[in-house]
Formats: sequence, structure tokens, C-alpha cells
Amino acid sequence: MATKSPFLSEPKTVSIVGCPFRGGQARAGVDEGPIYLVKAGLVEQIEELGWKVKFDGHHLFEDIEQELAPTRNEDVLGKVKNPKLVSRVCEAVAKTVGDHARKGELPLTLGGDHSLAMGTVSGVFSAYPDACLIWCDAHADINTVESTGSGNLHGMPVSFLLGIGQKLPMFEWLKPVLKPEKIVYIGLRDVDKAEKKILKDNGIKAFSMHEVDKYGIGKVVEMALDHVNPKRTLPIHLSFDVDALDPSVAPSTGTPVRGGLSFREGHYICEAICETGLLVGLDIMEVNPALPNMDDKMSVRQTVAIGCSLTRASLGETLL
Ligand SMILES: NC(=[NH2+])NCCC[C@H](N)C(=O)O
Ligand SMILES: [Mn+2]
Ligand SMILES: [Mn+2]
Repeated sequence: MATKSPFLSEPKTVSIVGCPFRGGQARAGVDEGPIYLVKAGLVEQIEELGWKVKFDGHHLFEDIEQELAPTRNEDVLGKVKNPKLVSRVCEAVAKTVGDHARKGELPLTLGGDHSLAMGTVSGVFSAYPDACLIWCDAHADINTVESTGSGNLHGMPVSFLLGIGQKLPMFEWLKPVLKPEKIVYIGLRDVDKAEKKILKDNGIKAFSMHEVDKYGIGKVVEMALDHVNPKRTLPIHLSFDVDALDPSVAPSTGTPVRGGLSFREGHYICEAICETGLLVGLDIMEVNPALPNMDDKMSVRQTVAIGCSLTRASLGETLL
């Protein structure tokens, strides 16, 4: 493996946090994402790159699900769906991810839906308070309790991490670890009207597909890093929603949007971030093997393979 990291301990270790969780959105199947990724050989592939890999089974949230089961149908607050469940699961994820990060391991969280990022980012930023966040997604996931149309928490993790919008009592544990200048988006193309205003009001930097078309992905990643990490010294967390990629490339996901990143553009982002040597946390989110439909095995295989190859590109795989 190439470089030594200023942040990670030797031997360089990836700790896989498999999160079969779907409570942040409505579509079944995204909870199977991590299981498919591991079954496709992800652990061995990362080892092949020279990392030590820790993985002792997926994070089962059975205890939480069971405890909340009796009141499961009442878990709604205003428009927001499953707030108690999502909060408890993300709190557990934050602890696990934070523990790995504090030990100098690189937590790799496999979703599951993107609400889990409330946990992963909280965990990584608890270990590295000066970290920055690169969010690759078709969506901004920055709706607030007030602005959400869907009520799905996978559309809100960023606002919760920033501490903007109404605070929900069950999310008391979640501290606003993120500052608006510490996040940058790449790949946006389906941003709700209210989200556009939130991005503008908070001066949050975003490179939509328009900028990818205009400047090319190389320049976009450079500008994104210049914004959150001008001296290339700060730890980086990469949260990658596979719907950032075009649906022709990654079809098996819950909220596909046309006009997305090409196969190479997606991988380039991961390679370029890896080259900084500053990556300390990685999320691969929203792989849903039940979509686009049960019979479309080709799409599933393709999307799962891309989840694996994006991970490898982030962890040092190069073309030459
Ligand atoms: N992580 C995702 N795929 N998020 C999609 C969010 C879609 C929409 N903006 C919403 O708030 O529901
Ligand atoms: Mn998305
Ligand atoms: Mn997302």
C-alpha cells in the first residue's frame, strides 16, 4: 500500500461497520446493501490492497428494534418518520465509528440508508474535531424538520449535523459537530427548493453536475478540496451515496436521478481523495439490492460491484 497516513495507526486497518438499516426511508431492501457488499468479497478485496481488515459481522440493531417494537407505529413526530428508531441506531453507529476512529482505524460504514451518516459523521468528528466532510450525492440531504416534504430522515442528516432547524428531543445526543464551511458537495442534481435556500443562507459550497460538466471532474475535486482543506492537512471523511452515480451505472438505489456521475467520474473522486493520504472515514450508502426489481439481477450485481470498486478506489486501488 502506498503512503503512510498522518492520522491512522500502523498496520493500517479498516474497520467495517455493516449497517443493515432502512429506517430513514420507505423502500425495502436497502438494509440488504451491506450484506451484498460483503458477500461480493469486499473484505478480501480490501485486504488485497494491503490493509488489515476488521469485520466481525454486521451491526444488528435487533435490541433497539425490539425495544421500540411496541410503539413502532407511533414513531412519528410531525412529518418526520421513525425519529426514535433512526436516532437510537445512529447513536449506536456514532459510538462504534468513533471508537474505531479513536483507535487510529479507518471506519468503513456500509449502508443502509443515508440517515446513518448522522452516526458516522458524529463518530468521525468526535475523534477528529477539525475534520472536513465530502458528500457525494445526487441529493443535498439537508432538509430540516420544517422543510422536509417526504419526512424521510435520509433526506435530513446534514441539517442535523449542522444543528439547523428544529431540534427533536430524541436527537439530544447529536451534537452540531459540522460547520457549514467544513462540508462540500459533489454530484448534486435533485435539490429541493427549501434545500437550495438552506445551502445559500449557510454559504455551503456545492459542485452540482452543472459544475462537473463545466470544469470536468479533476478541477471540481481540486476546487472542493481547496474549499474544505486548502493546505491539504486536515482529516477527510467521505460520505458516498451511490445515487451520485448515474442510474445507468448504479441502478439499484432508492432515489435514482438521471444525469449523474459517470463510472470514471465517481471513481476519480475516490482516487483523488485517497491520493491526499488524509482519508479517515468512509461511507458507502444507499445500495438497494431489491431495486429496480427482484428479477433484475444484472443491475444488482453491477451496483454492488460499484460499491466495492468505489471502496477500493478510496483505499488505494489505482489503474496502473
Ligand atoms: N439519501 C437520499 N437518497 N436522500 C434522498 C432525499 C430526497 C428528498 N430531498 C427528501 O428529502 O426526501
Ligand atoms: Mn442521494
Ligand atoms: Mn444521500
